[in-house]
Amino acid sequence: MGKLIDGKQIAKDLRAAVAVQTEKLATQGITPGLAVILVGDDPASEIYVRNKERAAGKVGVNAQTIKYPADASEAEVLAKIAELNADDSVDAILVQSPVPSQIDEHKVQEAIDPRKDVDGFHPENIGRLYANREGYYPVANTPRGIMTMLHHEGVDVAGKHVVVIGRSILVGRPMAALLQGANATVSLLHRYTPASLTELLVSEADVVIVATGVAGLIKGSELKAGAVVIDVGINRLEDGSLVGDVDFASAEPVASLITPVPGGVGPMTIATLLQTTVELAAQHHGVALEDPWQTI
Ligand SMILES: Nc1nc(=O)c2c([nH]1)NC[C@@H]1CN(c3ccc(C(=O)N[C@@H](CCC(=O)O)C(=O)O)cc3)C=[N+]21
Ligand SMILES: [Mg+2]
Repeated sequence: MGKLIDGKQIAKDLRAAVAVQTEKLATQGITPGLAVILVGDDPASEIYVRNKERAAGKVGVNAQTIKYPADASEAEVLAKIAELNADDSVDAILVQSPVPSQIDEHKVQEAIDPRKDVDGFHPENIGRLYANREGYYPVANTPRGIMTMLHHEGVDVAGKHVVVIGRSILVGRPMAALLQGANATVSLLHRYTPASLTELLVSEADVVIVATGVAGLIKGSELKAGAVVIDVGINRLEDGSLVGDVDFASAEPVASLITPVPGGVGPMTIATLLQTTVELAAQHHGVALEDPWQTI
């Protein structure tokens, strides 16, 4: 029987650890500042933004959300980023993805000062991650949160075969890089991977991380007995309920550890975003924090 990985609880512990750090920074007159840019009125994005704002306030992070209508121009958004780059009270900048089609997302990502790049999407930070550089730099928060979860559950990926399904810049690619840095053997699969190869690799996986946006893509019968299953999917069904990319009912009895949706990866993403914000603030002010990679 699979044991649930309680992402909600781990995220709560991580936020408590982040709050201890912000208290220390506060004694030096530093309040970490996070600016979130949201373009358009996608209801799901608004929920994430609201969750972030609520969580930020509770751990002593000063979060502001800058909202633009769906028809905002690229120039407007780039001008705001330039202003935030120059604003000393802002330590971390996040542009909610996706942006409307008239805005070049790559241009936006490259406009953010790499030292304020809380998503780790700037090519400079992606390059550091791929080169497995030492030292502190921001890394995408969903994969980083998953590494924290695995660590928390005592799962050491060194020497393990980890299958990552989905190759997005938000999750799959940085996930693979982090796992490789932790000495895992990584298979990075995607929509063009032949089904027979997917079947073979998934059946040989010690850890399976699914981030495709396809509800119920992976079923229990495809997994190796005792596999660790991490579900990054957030799919809203017609009845309004949320499900992941893993068919939980069939996977849970086969897995040794499995994340639920909701209450798994999602809350970890938000807690890790706050962790990264506080680290960027400390770096910005030249203050050393204890062990920025393993807060818990
Ligand atoms: N630049 C950028 N960075 C991101 O990290 C980013 C983004 N854009 N765009 C959208 C995706 C999605 N994402 C989520 C974060 C938290 C939950 C979350 O809190 N989920 C909860 C509750 C979900 C609910 O009930 O609506 C859960 O899974 O338990 C979900 C999704 C961050 N993303
Ligand atoms: Mg500050």
